[in-house]
Amino acid sequence: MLTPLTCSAMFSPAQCDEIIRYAKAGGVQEAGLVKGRQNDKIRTARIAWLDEDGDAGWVFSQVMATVSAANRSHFKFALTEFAEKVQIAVYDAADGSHFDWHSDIGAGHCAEKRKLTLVAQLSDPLTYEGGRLEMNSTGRVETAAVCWGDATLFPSFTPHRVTPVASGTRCSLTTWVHGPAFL
Ligand SMILES: O=C(O)CCC(=O)C(=O)O
Ligand SMILES: [Fe+2]
Repeated sequence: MLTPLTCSAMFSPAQCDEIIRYAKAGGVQEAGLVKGRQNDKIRTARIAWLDEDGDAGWVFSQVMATVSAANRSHFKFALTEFAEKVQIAVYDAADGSHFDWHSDIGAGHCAEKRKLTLVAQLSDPLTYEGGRLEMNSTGRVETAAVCWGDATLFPSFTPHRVTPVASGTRCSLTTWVHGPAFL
């Protein structure tokens, strides 16, 4: 199916906090767009990439388990690899952080092979306002689950955005699964 799928409680609140700690310890940088272009009108957030070979290995195992179950039951895509690291994004109200409408498939070496996007909500929804992940897969805008630790998966071509964070800080985990291009 091509519609988004919610996976409730992919991570526990304690696991979410641990993932944010890894990202902060590894350092966060200004986020670029597909192919490293930067445009503040489209995206303002800071990002870090998790190193799966270190302490964060368990995050990757959990991502793989969630993706394989979701793909078996719902998407049924031909998927062959995780060609990119797991991304942690930090959206701060202080910088008006947001990410405007976009698709995750682009011209880059990895971006052109993206098929499935997974976004997990790493922040307690009581600690920030705004920062909603919205998707438009059917001509109608749908808001992704905001519960702490919930994940939303969708085909990477689906237009989506993150609305501006109005107060507080929202952290998310995003990863992509790759395979032969959609025909
Ligand atoms: O942070 C999010 O909710 C989505 C991030 C996103 O769309 C991306 O990195 O391509
Ligand atoms: Fe995206």
